[in-house]
Amino acid sequence: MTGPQDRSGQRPPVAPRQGADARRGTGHRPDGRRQDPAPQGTDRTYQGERDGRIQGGKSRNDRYRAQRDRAAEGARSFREPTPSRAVAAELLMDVLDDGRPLDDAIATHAGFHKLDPRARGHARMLVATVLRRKGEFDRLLATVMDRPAPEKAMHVLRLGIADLRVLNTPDHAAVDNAVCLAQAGGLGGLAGLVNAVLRRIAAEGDALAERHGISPVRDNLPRWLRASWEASYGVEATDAIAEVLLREPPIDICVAKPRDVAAWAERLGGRAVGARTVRIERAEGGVDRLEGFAEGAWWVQDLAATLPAMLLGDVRGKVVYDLCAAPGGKTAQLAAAGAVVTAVDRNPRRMMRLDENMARLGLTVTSVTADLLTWKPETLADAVLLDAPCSGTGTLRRRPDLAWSKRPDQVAELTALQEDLLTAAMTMVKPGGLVVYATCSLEAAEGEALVARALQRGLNAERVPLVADELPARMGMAVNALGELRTTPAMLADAGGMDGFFAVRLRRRADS
Ligand SMILES: C[S@@+](CC[C@H](N)C(=O)[O-])C[C@H]1O[C@@H](n2cnc3c(N)ncnc32)[C@H](O)[C@@H]1O
Repeated sequence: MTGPQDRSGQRPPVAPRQGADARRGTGHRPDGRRQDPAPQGTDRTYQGERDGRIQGGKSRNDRYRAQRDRAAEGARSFREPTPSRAVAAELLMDVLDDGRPLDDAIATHAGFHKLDPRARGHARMLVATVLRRKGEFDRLLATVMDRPAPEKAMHVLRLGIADLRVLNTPDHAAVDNAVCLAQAGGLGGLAGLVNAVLRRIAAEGDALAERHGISPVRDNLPRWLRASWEASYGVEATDAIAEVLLREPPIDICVAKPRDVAAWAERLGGRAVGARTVRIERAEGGVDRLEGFAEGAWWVQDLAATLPAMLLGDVRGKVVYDLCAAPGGKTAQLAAAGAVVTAVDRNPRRMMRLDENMARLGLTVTSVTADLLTWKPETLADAVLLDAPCSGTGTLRRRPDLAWSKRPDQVAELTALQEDLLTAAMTMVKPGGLVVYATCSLEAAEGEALVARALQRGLNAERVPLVADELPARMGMAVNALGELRTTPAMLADAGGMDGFFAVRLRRRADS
């Protein structure tokens, strides 16, 4: 696994800056209380309120205010924002402005890794909350601002709303932290605006949301994603999925020996779900500190992600090619079940992680770093699992950044690759052998529709329908009319939900 690296060469961070520059600003005092009765400050764009909205534009009193605040500046000292909030603001810029995946942004953010474990958890929670509720927060902001602030200031405001409305931070602390964050990030000129907007939302947020029909379930999905899900699952089911996506998901631990699942549930303070999963609410300080991690007794894998490999049935002693294998969740499952596994993936960095994971788990597999569009195995496998690259929209509750980074045209691009990979996979299994095709996507285009089209176009295979009995208890509803597996985050919602997955079992025609 790659370690944290410095991000030199990137744009200046919002991180706490030392000195007067960082302390310039508004009427906030070190104790967090305002000195001025009304929101004011050095802000050159903040102009007070009109028609109930907080105005931008130049104030007639601008010069006076600037002089007054400059004079007062030297006498004031301001608190730095909490380190977790400073890091959270930078991560939001990485994800929303630079389009970086959240996990990558976190992995390479030196400041994040310098935080103590609790602060790391807090920073991640703040960012995830904003990403989960950005649509709703932005609508709320639009009710009190006459126009959006620069994006960096919008991130500060979104973090403030996350504090106020989701994370139960006391109002004064939430507003004060946001103001400090604005000042430390070189947005001192907008600190008054931040203060005014958040104070208004603290006081009237519920009423504003009600008056403007702002709904967490309806407002937090990009339009194209909602349209796609409504077409596949209907409005009601889409709402149920959207509801689950608002919550922090549990952590699912897949135990190496299914017979030990109850014992591990007790040791880890979780509960057993599915066939071999222990579900825990959180892992303070990271999963690698939990009992059993170092000795390789389990790995982290969402409940739904354990299902596709089950479609291959008993794999003991069988030669199985795990295609698109890294970082190895399904490889581990197959190897632990006694298969002779060759794991193939084109990404060397992810393959390093696969090798590390197998070493930790004490599992032996052959790992091959290669592009599956050109790789030719020397012998044909008894069975193949293809966990194709996809939009990942089924994993939004764990990766809320995907909602804002994926576009519908990317899904279309991926389906061409997925079909090519499926065609290639079918040539790697013996005639009569099984191929399971899976994606962690909720898009029918990457699942049901893709398989239907591939079969129609003459893919050398037929479906082998799955029956409910093959799945763990309470999962029968995940089998569709064609005997394919379709899970959504709303399934088992009362027990914490699961990722959205599609999987189909195909048999290569025996006469081919
Ligand atoms: C959904 S992830 C796999 C997750 C993995 N099966 C697991 O359970 O941990 C998809 C993988 O496909 C790999 N991939 C994408 N295109 C590929 C190609 N043409 N050849 C080989 N691997 C590819 C990516 O590197 C990525 O690791």
